[in-house]
Amino acid sequence: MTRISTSTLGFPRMGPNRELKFSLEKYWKGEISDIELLNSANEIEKSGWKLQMEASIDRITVGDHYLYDMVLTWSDNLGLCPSRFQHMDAGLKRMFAMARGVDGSEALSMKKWITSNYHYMVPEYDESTVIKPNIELYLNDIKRGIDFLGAQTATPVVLGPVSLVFFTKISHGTDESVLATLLPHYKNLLATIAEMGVAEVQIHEPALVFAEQNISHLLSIAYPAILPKQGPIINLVSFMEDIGEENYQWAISQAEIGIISLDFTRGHTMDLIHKFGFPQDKTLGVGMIDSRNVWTIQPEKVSEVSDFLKAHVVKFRIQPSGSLQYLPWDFSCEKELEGHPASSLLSFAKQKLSEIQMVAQVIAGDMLLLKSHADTWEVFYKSVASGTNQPNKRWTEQDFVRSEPFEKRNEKQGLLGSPLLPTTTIGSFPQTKEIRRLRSQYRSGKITKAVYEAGIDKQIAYAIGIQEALGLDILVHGEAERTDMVEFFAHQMTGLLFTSNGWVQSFGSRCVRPPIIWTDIQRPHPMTVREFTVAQELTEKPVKGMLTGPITILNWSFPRIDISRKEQAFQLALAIRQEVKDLETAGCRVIQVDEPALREGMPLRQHGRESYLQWAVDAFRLATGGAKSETQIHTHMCYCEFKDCMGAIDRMDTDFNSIENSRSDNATLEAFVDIGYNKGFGPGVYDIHSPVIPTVDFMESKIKGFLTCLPVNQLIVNPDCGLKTRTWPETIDSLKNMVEATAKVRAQILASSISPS
Ligand SMILES: CN1c2c(nc(N)[nH]c2=O)NC[C@@H]1CNc1ccc(C(=O)N[C@@H](CCC(=O)N[C@@H](CCC(=O)N[C@@H](CCC(=O)O)C(=O)O)C(=O)O)C(=O)O)cc1
Ligand SMILES: N[C@@H](CCS)C(=O)O
Ligand SMILES: [Zn+2]
Repeated sequence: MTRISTSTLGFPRMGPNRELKFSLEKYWKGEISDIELLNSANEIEKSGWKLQMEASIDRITVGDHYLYDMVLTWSDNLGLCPSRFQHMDAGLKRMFAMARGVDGSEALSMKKWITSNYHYMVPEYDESTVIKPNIELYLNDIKRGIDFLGAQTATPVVLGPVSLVFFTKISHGTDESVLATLLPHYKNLLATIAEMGVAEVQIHEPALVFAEQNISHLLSIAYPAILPKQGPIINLVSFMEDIGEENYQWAISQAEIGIISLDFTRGHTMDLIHKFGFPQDKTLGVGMIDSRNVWTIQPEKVSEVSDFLKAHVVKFRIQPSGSLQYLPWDFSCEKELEGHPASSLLSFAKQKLSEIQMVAQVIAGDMLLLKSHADTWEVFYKSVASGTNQPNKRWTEQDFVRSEPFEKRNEKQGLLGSPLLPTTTIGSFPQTKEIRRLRSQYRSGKITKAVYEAGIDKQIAYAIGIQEALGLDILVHGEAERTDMVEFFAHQMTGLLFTSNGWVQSFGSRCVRPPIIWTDIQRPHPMTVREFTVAQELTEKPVKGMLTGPITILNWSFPRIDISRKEQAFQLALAIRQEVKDLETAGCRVIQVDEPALREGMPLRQHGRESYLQWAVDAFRLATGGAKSETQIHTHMCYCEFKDCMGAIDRMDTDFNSIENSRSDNATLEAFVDIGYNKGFGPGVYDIHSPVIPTVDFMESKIKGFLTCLPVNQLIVNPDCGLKTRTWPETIDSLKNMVEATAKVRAQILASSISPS
């Protein structure tokens, strides 16, 4: 049997036990030095390299152990620094200042990375930006990689120039002009890497998958200008979608590109190869091991790709569909899942390495291995009765529709006793050390359920007391019982698994443990009613019931790969629907069903969007459609582009929608008004990610700005997202100003010194 070669495209950066998170947080508090932080990151990187070496991976990435984010590091490597940080010397302090803000200089903005729950920092190019590379640290990393892995294996990663420009906010010049200033530096960089003697370089160009936004002019300017005629083989890497016809044809025609890495788990990569062929002199990086889901590859997929490769491709290698950073480190730590029917099919980053080798061996001809893999899936199927996929049996058309239209509901709900411009928050309050300790003690059995609940109730009472004292109108219980808005629900439902150490980086040092959907989803008991009741009993004001919507639970979990996402979303929707009913029965008059991940699940290509938005919004409507007219249904969305899904948001038919908006002035609001959005709206009046306290004047003018677009009865006042990452003093000061700003605007309206439209 010939051996098929293998490669990886990146490994989780947080470490087996989130070592990088803790080092970063210590560094930011000034408790450790630059060197100590780097040593910690290097140790983590080394343990990832070791695992990959032990798994006999042929090409292992180096120079990609980013401390905060890939795009941030690369803009910093190239010295792409906006004017407000230019007073700082290049180095770690400046890079973190760009990520987190410093001394009144606002951080770069943060955005969802393509279709994932990872966030990148948006680089900025302004009139004062002078590209001044700063690559010493990067070259050191490569050298360390070569020393450890050898020059044949160590494969430096570079973020491609077209993607860097594509993801940069350019306020001075054009894409072409910024690219032109970057290219000589890329050329030098690649020449320097070539001198280090590595066999191959990966150039990551994720912009390739945005095939509907024409980047071909940028590609054809960039590549002839930067690629060395001799030296390491260039591997052009894309992920998360296919790269579209135009970009594919460009890639296969580039003589200097020796390897093209494509995603075989999403999009239509095989159709492209089928249509345009794959050159015999190039190697195809077959990204068939899913780097974004813990479920192991299905045997049918192995056979399909194997047959396809034999028919159409001469030279290829097996690899993950992208960096393994979207997966937790090692499944074998999950002792509580040992013996679970799903456990033999679940693979975290470490196990994906074996999966790569297994697939490579099967494709090389080891049919017994394929048979044994297929048997494992069979055993699983026998042990679960899932995948019935008979949607119409469990709901009817009426279940997707509120019993009355918005106008009628609005009359019945009134303002729920609130004044004009009701003030509220998005749900979570600071997750303090005390809360985390309480949860941890309960989890480890050190305290009883009664003691735990009493502790949570104390937090709820504190949160309600603060909100009463501040004069907020619609209150929240504060989510103290929730580790995370998705994980919490997974703990309460059957059909989802949760992990104890399955951490995945979401942004910076912040991590999540995505649940794993493994079989049909049920909600055996109320999930949020106890905490709602505790809160509501403490106040006359309405307390918002707080739920996470079906699409967000789906998109921030690892779904089953063999059951449609729609089916899984609808099952989650039914569970949330039951919770809505139980909250109503408990006296809840306002229920917020958060859907911050609705937009990120949307396909990158136009043709897939309509059907996604149809079933995704249907799932939300199934979750909320059973609410009484008197119940005010809210939703909340954040950190995404709203402009290409506004019609869908309108179709969600919520009574109020609180969106993150603090950095986009009135543009988003105006766009909603333009489509005739006539329901309640709560554009965030301040950015919760910044520790800076927003002033009364700032928020007063924000609210007045909103009132130039929306009638006063349509407007609600809130921050732009939950407050769990803030401290209590920051939270109190900010909300105090928010309430005061609202009161000032209210008074002016009543005195008619401003006339609401
Ligand atoms: C709103 N966002 C969310 C996204 N995705 C989600 N799944 N959830 C979100 O809220 N995506 C978009 C945005 C931004 N993303 C994030 C993601 C993560 C955070 C965040 O603050 N994460 C925390 C996670 C902390 C956590 O859950 N901690 C556990 C305890 C864990 C632990 O290790 N416990 C130890 C003991 C600890 C002790 O004793 O103190 C143990 O068990 O041994 C908990 O709270 O219980 C983070 O810090 O990374 C924010 C926004
Ligand atoms: N209710 C959640 C929404 C975050 S997107 C929170 O407040 O944290
Ligand atoms: Zn949010």
